[in-house]
Amino acid sequence: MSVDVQIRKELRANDRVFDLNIAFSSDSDRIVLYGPSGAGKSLTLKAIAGLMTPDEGKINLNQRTLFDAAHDINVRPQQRNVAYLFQDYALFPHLTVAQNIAFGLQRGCFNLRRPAAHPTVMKWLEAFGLEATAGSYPSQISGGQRQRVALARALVAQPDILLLDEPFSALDLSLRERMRHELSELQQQLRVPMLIITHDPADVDILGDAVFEVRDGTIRQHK
Ligand SMILES: Nc1ncnc2c1ncn2[C@@H]1O[C@H](COP(=O)(O)OP(=O)(O)OP(=O)(O)O)[C@@H](O)[C@H]1O
Repeated sequence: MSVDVQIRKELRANDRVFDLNIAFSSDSDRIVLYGPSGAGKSLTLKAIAGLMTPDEGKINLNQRTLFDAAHDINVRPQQRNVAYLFQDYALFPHLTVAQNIAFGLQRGCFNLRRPAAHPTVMKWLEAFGLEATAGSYPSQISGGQRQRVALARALVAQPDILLLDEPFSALDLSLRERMRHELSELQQQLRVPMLIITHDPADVDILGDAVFEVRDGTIRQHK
């Protein structure tokens, strides 16, 4: 995978101004943006997903231009083929595990009467060991299972890249460690490119092949 991001955005809230000025590029499949709270990591991830529009700059993914202010290009989020995993997973509470996963499929397949029987949904239920929970609702499963459901829902659409916002912050310490290794193995098996934002050094150690440090809205250093 290749990612090339060069963006600027000025954000104002009352008399506070935040200048986002991010530039990095990498051809790694395991990229980590690392930095303290308020550094500008989420804003960067949102810009890549198309959920925030920079004032200036460009974003290229696998040589495809997703955003280019100078040429008035701004591909819609739904057409970027990127999967965005929120910190709290944002599962639909009124949909079962199987329905949540099926929601990631295109063409309204989330309306399937028996989503657990859909071959693609079945494949992901199996891959994540979620078969037994297919008919359960998010409130009826564990934190680790919720994270697996969110990952399955993200991967079912075969995205070009998985964008993960603090993927383990909602988990307790021991589960966090387990899920971190699980995600690492999953990435190696599926070879799905990932970009993770985190302030946890353990995520950097386990999941970062290319690591960029974000401070005060800008990239400070990388390895
Ligand atoms: N809509 C907005 N309007 C004004 N300022 C904003 C807006 N969104 C974010 N900011 C500011 O931009 C800065 C960076 O925010 P961002 O969410 O990217 O931080 P972060 O590095 O992801 O932090 P965290 O780890 O706490 O999520 C913060 O100072 C925040 O207050």
